[in-house]
Amino acid sequence: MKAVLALADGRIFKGKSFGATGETTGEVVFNTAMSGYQEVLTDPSYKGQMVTMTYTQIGNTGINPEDIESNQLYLSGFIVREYLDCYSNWRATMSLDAYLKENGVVGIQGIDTRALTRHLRDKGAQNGIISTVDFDPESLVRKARAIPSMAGLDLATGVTCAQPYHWTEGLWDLADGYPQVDKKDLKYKVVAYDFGIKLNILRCLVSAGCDVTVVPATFPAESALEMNPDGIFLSNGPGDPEPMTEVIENIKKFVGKKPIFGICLGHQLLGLALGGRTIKLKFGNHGSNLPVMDMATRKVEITAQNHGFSVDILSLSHACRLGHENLNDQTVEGMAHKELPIFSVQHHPEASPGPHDSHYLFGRFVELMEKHK
Ligand SMILES: NC(=O)CC[C@H](N)C(=O)O
Repeated sequence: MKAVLALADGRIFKGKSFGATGETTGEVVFNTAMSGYQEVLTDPSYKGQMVTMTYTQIGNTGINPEDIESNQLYLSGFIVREYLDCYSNWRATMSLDAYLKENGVVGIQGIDTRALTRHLRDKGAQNGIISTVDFDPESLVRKARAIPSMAGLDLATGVTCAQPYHWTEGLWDLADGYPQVDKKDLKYKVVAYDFGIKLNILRCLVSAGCDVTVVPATFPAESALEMNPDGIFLSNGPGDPEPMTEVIENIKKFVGKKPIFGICLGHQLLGLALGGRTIKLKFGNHGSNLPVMDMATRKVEITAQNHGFSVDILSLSHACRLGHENLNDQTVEGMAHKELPIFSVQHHPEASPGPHDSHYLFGRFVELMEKHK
């Protein structure tokens, strides 16, 4: 079946439908990961976005019940060069096409993703529409222009958990799959704020020895402090951090009281809570092959990333130093407080998908909590 992708600036791409049919809108971004499309599909940070995979063949490892980063697909559309229905993987239980259909996600294949990516890189990420029902370019572009810009959208408070819960599952291994970690091995009590948290972050925290209680985005700081945690964790999540004023006020109450570690949206919210500012990048960074330098050790790590916003480190010079730097575009990849046990990173040390170079950051959080116990 025919499908069309139209961008708000008028550029049209014709392709073929896969996954669910119908019409869908969102901000079109590109992801440069060569594998791990299932983790991309289930990453809550993609809410409101349509993801273009730059890797050319997608679908060949199918879908398995284990490589999920949340229980839902949050992205609003999936754009690929060549979809492969014939999958092969020892864990796979269904095809990508069936998975997208089951979850109501509209996909489009046969797109010149190189041309699309170059266009987004030159003109910037922008809103778009995929349709299998309307093929009139003018009407499609009009609809793409009518949807709100990602800047200014608080999407995280819409994807957070409803109630606090406890998490005890550790990192996957070939022999045992996902282990349940014994309570006696979990020495550090962590309250993890869920702004759309990826499950592998929780698994990394548990495997690093953390006893994790996940709480909703607006869970009062006072109640979290009553739990007497050793540290506070701030998660990734979708949308713009700036409109999340209630959450930012809440985070301020932990500063100077507890060690804090933030990832991605959590890093941006922390920057705002410390008095800094965030900006929207032209097209952001989405992929699992992005080089970053840890400014403390000057070691380079290859990282997983998924963000469209960034912290302006100059706005934070009163409190923080640059912790990590993106070596491709020199954007702020992390910050460390000059006096307090607080640090955060823009990239994803939990990978999923991606290399494990940055796993050491969970150990760094544990060391901070040990020092300030
Ligand atoms: N992965 C994330 O946490 C993304 C953070 C934020 N939504 C951004 O796009 O920059």
